[in-house]
Amino acid sequence: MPYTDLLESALCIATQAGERIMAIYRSGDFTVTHKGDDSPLTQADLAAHRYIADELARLAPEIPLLSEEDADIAYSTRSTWTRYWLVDPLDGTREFIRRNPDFTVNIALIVDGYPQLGVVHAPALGISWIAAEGVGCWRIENGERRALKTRRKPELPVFVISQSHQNPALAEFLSRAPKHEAVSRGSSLKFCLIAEGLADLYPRTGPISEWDSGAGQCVAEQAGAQVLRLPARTRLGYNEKASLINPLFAVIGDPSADWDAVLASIRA
Ligand SMILES: Nc1ncnc2c1ncn2[C@@H]1O[C@H](COP(=O)(O)O)[C@@H](OP(=O)(O)O)[C@H]1O
Ligand SMILES: [Mg+2]
Repeated sequence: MPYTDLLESALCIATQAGERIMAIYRSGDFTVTHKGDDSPLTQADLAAHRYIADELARLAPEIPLLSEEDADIAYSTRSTWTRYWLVDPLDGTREFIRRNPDFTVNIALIVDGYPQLGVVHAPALGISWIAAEGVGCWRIENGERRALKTRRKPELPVFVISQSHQNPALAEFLSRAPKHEAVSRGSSLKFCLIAEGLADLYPRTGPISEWDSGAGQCVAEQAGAQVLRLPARTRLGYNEKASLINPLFAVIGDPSADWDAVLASIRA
């Protein structure tokens, strides 16, 4: 199936998963438990996971799935995958619980270790960002599609940072960084802000998992950004090791600009 059709199907699945999340969000009828890594879990995460897993299996039964809520798959098994769905059914669970709208549904297709298709859907904002290699990238709101393009680095760049996970390394980086404006957003929306040309750098100093970045990386890259692991400055890749935690990385909207000093000063 060409990515054009697969992308529309993935968008439809993410949107429908978002409806299920919003029904629980509006009702306020959910309980919060904590997983082994102490991250919160609600009925909304699980309802979205079950819906997405069923629908992706119907859409493309030959493509395996790695979801945050079904991630216990041995590396010896997944290292044989040449392509797979990488899903975070509800990214920004902390925001969801606090009734902050910065949470997203994330569906990525990883091929040979890199994202080739990505859908980020923010159900409480009513906005989706979609991208696929060879197809294009768009922001969708109220049925209106706008092509995404990162911007040239401005005089006063905007740095977009985490809302719920700010660590001393980030504070240290920001205090030493050249003049900038800092904006904080939850979940994978940080990648989308860069893709829209509303922000210029996303420094990720705290750990996040591969499902937190796959779809957002595709959206940002297709819009012209680079997602670079640090300090190596090579493209962030997937399914390369037993751990599913990403290395330190940064997203830059304008790769033609000089980011040398800034990237060198981002530490874990
Ligand atoms: N120490 C850690 N290890 C792995 N993932 C972490 C983490 N700290 C935060 N995250 C994940 O990062 C995501 C939030 O990112 P941000 O801080 O940019 O909003 C959350 O995803 P979920 O909400 O899907 O659990 C959270 O679980
Ligand atoms: Mg997540």
